[in-house]
Amino acid sequence: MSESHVWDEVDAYFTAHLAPDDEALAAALRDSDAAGLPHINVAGNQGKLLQLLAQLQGARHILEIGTLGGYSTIWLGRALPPDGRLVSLEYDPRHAEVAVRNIARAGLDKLVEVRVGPALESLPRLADENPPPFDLVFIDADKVNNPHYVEWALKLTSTGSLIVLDNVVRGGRVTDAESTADDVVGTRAAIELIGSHPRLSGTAIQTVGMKGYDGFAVARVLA
Ligand SMILES: C[S@@+](CC[C@H](N)C(=O)[O-])C[C@H]1O[C@@H](n2cnc3c(N)ncnc32)[C@H](O)[C@@H]1O
Repeated sequence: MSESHVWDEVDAYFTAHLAPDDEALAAALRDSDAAGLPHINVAGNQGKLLQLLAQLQGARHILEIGTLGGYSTIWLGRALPPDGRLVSLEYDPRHAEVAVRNIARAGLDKLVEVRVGPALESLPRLADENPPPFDLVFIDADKVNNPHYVEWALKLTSTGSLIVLDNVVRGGRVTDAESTADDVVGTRAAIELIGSHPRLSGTAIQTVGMKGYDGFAVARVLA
């Protein structure tokens, strides 16, 4: 049995008052669990933060890399105006199938499109379609490709767009410059790219909560 921490209770309190799951969000988690998907979705209060960020952006176009069962997709999709669009990229067809059902139940199927395949193949195809710039990009997939996802996000956004990169702490291993672990190497490369890129201004924040010790980075596209 996993140990219970005071921050689990604090997160439960915050989530109950500020970001409770409604029927569609609860059902999305229930069906994801029933289908055997891993429990690696954002927490409810993190989903709400994504939604608020999208609303602050006045986002009409959102790109998500890493759909899983569509839990974060629903939070983000709900920030969109009726003519908005969210494209979510997912490698695993089983995950995408569950997500598509969850998104439809949430009434977002007209706004949200889930594209199946490795994101590094889906992204050039998406770029070929010349979509309007995405106002927010949420990166939450295979960590090894984080720097490539940031580069793609830069190609698919414009001045003022926001890039959010999840899970940047890697249990504290992100500080290990000698690490050869894919997730650490990918995350360090992305953080250092954000820090050194002339078109990006970003920061990263450590978090603790029901998902344990973690963190996220945000970056604004400058020009
Ligand atoms: C952390 S989960 C996403 C969680 C989701 N954003 C949420 O909070 O509800 C990561 C997802 O990325 C997907 N993924 C892994 N590698 C990928 C790749 N190369 N391209 C696209 N998706 C990938 C996984 O199959 C998994 O569903």
